[in-house]
Amino acid sequence: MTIQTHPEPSSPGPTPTEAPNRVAAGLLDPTMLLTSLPDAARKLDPRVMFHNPVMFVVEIGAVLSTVTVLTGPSAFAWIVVIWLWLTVLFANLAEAVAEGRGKAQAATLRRAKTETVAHLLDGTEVPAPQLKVGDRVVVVAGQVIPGDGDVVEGVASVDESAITGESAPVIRESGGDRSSVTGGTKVLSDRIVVEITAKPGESFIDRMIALVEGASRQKTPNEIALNILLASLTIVFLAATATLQPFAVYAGAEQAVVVLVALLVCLIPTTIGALLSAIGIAGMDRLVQHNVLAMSGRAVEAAGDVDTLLLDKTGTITLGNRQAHELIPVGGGTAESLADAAQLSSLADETPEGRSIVVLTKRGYGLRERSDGELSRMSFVPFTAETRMSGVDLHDQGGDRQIRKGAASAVMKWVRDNGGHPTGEVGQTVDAIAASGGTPLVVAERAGGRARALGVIHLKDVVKSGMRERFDEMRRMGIRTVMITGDNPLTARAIAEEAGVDDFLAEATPEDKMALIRKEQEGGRLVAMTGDGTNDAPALAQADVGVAMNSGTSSAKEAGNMVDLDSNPTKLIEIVEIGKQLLITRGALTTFSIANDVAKYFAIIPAMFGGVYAGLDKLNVMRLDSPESAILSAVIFNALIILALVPLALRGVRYRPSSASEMLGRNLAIYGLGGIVAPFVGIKILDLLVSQIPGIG
Ligand SMILES: Nc1ncnc2c1ncn2[C@@H]1O[C@H](COP(=O)(O)OP(=O)(O)OP(=O)(O)O)[C@@H](O)[C@H]1O
Ligand SMILES: [K+]
Ligand SMILES: [Mg+2]
Repeated sequence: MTIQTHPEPSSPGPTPTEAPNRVAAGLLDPTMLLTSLPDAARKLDPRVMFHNPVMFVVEIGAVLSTVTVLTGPSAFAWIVVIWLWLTVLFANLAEAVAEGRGKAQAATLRRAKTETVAHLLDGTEVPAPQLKVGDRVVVVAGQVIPGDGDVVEGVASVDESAITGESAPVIRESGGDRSSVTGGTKVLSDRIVVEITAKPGESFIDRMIALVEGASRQKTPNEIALNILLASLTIVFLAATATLQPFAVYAGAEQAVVVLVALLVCLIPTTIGALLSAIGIAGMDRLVQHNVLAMSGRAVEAAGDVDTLLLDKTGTITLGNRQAHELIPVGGGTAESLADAAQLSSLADETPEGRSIVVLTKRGYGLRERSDGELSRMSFVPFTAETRMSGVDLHDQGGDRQIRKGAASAVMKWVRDNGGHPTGEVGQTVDAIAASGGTPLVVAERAGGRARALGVIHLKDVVKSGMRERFDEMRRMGIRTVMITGDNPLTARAIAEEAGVDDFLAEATPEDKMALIRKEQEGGRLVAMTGDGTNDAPALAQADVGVAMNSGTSSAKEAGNMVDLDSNPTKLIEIVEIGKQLLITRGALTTFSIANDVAKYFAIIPAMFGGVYAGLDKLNVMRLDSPESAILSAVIFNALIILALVPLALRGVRYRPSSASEMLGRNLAIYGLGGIVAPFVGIKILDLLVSQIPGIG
């Protein structure tokens, strides 16, 4: 077999841009703006605009103003109307540009959806789109996997570059936590049997396409809350503007409809209203560029507030390729008889651990293959995370014989329950292996009435490189890391220390993992979990952020709300950063938007009423040229600021690890103060230009 070891994505740094599903983050290049224009124009449809209350009000205002300007045209009114429409268009453009980047990625993904022929296990051939859930297909070296599924037989190296952009092949194998395969990826070596788990049209690539295109994007709870706030503000200003007219009439300063609309548009939070959806799309997009697919925006937001991260040990913190390394007999038995028992108990064990035991006993002890006749007299006990044992029952001439292997505590209990009395030698051997970070599997047999331990198998696993640094970084971000494992406490401690996690939970059953998450959540903490195994699925579903490794089982990927295509557990650092960045960006631009509107008040109110109430002229701090020029400058500024902030909305406000209060303080200072000052400067400059237009003033 020509299989390489699983490539380790150790560098979290910037991902290569040539990867198919990562489009260069080229922010707001002019061609992007131009190509997004048709989409932006299509979004002017009121049925679409309706979903964005703030901009919908602007659109209604623009329609109203257009109608009035047609009846009584003036240069001033025309320019206001044009800029009102531009305001709506710029908002749509922001969203269209954000979506455009996803569309480019979707186009690349569609190319991975090549039409393939599936070779069913029974020898028949069907086109891939006709595969049903539960079908078993054979895929050999050089063939494209016809659909999503789990490997149920064999092991192969697979080229997943079509979805991950990563050219190094990965191992996919039956039994273990690396069993799932994605349709559209290519088998490079060997032969596997895949059981199809996804209906055609609902495959992983289909879902990825829908995701990056934004088709399945729904507003997140935070976004909905913010939208309600913005809509309320809009209603308040709408009422204020509407009641202004009777007073104005009374004071002898009746206002034209365009002027009232201009006032309203300047006062309502158009900046954030225009950029809100682009900010959300860009957040999801940034995750895709890090090869993470978030199934919901809610998960991305939750990631920004995560307090505790749970990671499973095998395959997440370690390479996950636990290999039998040594056999240590106990109680005076021979290595050969231990090897024989170990092999018998592993013949039907499809886990990587089980297979490695068969390999070691064959190579190291020259044990022969078993004949079909022998096999027919055996009934195998598969490994489960609950029993933490596997084994075989032999129905032989000389009476029944049972062999079990598994976690020391589980097997020792089995020995005792069956009348055996394990000696201290077993415990010492187990502890010595565990203290070195290895996983001890005790092998025991029951022949006749009494059970006894035969020896211990030493399984070795390796901690992935760079783990300690990454956990240190998480600590600086205020995130506590906890390793959870089904392994024994000694092994767990050794690995936890080597990897540098804050805490660990050993001998955890799937229920324990879930209970731990519940406990953390009850304390008000947001919990993220990364895992790959079927036994991780309940916990992945319970976690606020459940990141499944793409290499993991289908059930793990179904349960989580994110999938990491690189299967790199420390990816959570980037995920948290992107989540935080999303929350900060939204907060910063909301602050900026509202502060901004306050300042515009000073431009427009004196312009409207300076003539009748001389006292109001004191508000005219900007000394603008004329009322018309003041109103125009405010409207133009209001529209241009949207365009100016699109790159920031797409790129996100820079995130540096720091406390929440520090961050809040800094943002208030920059975006609050900036939001107040910017319009004064901007409107003044625009006023100098606008006042040069003939017919204004
Ligand atoms: N094929 C197997 N046969 C018998 N016992 C096994 C087998 N594989 C693992 N074990 C034992 O069962 C224990 C629990 O396995 P489980 O897969 O639940 O957890 P784990 O892989 O050790 O840790 P993690 O939760 O990080 O995946 C292992 O620590 C090991 O002692
Ligand atoms: K505004
Ligand atoms: Mg496991």
